Amino acid sequence: MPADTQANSQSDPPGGPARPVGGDGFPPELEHLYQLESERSRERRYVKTGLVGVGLYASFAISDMNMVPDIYLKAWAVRFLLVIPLMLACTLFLVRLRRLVAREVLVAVCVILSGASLAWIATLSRHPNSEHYISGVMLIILFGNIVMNQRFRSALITSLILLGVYGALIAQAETLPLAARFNNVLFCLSTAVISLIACHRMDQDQRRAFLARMRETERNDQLSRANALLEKLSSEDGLTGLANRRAFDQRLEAEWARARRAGEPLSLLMMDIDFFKRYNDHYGHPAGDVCLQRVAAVLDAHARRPADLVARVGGEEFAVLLPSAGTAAAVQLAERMRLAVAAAEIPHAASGAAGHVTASFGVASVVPDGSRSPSSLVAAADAALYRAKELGRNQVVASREAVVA
Ligand SMILES: Nc1nc2c(ncn2[C@@H]2O[C@H](COP(=O)(O)OP(=O)(O)OP(=O)(O)O)[C@@H](O)[C@H]2O)c(=O)[nH]1
Repeated sequence: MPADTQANSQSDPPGGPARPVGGDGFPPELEHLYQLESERSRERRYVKTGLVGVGLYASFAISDMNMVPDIYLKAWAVRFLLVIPLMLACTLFLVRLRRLVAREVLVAVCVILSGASLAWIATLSRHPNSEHYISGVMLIILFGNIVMNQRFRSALITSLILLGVYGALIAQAETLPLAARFNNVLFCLSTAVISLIACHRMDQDQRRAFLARMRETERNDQLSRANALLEKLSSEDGLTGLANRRAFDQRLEAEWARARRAGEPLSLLMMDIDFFKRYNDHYGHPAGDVCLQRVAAVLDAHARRPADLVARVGGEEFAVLLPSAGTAAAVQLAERMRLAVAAAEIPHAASGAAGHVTASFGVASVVPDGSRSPSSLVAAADAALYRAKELGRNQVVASREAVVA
């Protein structure tokens, strides 16, 4: 596949590769999206320009007195009692129609009706001016194709019908020389061709703009997904799925500030697997990884409050941050976690503490104030953990510096 084709296909919107130029439209799925998206603006345009069209159509009543003076009252009746009420009713009905095709048909009917009404008025009159009267059909073709900007297919059909009406009438305009009639037909044909080209171009431009919006949305979605993934990767420990050191430090800062504002306690458990070096040496590093994952899952299962945070902050060292928890509650939770790690009965033949994996916990609690920093809480919990190791491991030690009961 050539490089540029490859690049395009990567950014193709749903529904497959799009063809903004040429052809009738996009592949079905994309075409459906396009129609849905453009439906609202199309509906507004039809209503607004429809009303403008009614206004213009009505204004030509002034000219009826000069162009068809013999039947101008009949002409007014056609305009004001038949065509305009019908066009207004269609415009009002248009917004109620949910089916796109039905709307297109209704708009096309209005355009054809207004053109045919001019032809009708012209045939009622015997006045020589009436042969020029039907030039209004050209204006109606222009209006339908460019101002109302019907869908290309509808524009093509309405133009062909109005061209037929114009051609039939001009053929009967016997007082006009043949050359003039031919010239008029050519005028009308050119009006249709030029306005159809414009209509097609507008359609292509709208489709291109739609594609650009789709690609932009797709790119933004990809970017948001990539950012979310990056955020997750940068705050998550790859082995255990717990928060990593970076996320822990950030949360500690935030919880410290929050607890300080609220005058609430903040507790921290530091936990370290006992004789883990020996575990690795005995069972191998991969088994050590599995052991870390199992211990992490045990800790995670016990920190149940939404604000609690379990993080892996070192190789086999974990931290559990407990907002709004005092020493007693923190020690209790640490004890439950210690028992749960032991109860998991992960074999550890080389342990000096038991036949299975055990862990030591250091607990520190504080009501933060201006005289301390978050790192002092970590240091206190670390010191307590160190004492737990010194005292024989597989136990919980609360910091001597604990200030909250
Ligand atoms: N499998 C595995 N081992 C790790 C990982 N990170 C650190 N370790 C190992 O964890 C061990 C930590 O050993 P030490 O700090 O000596 O502590 P210990 O053997 O647990 O002894 P105590 O903590 O005093 O009970 C080292 O052997 C590290 O290689 C890891 O991601 N996977």
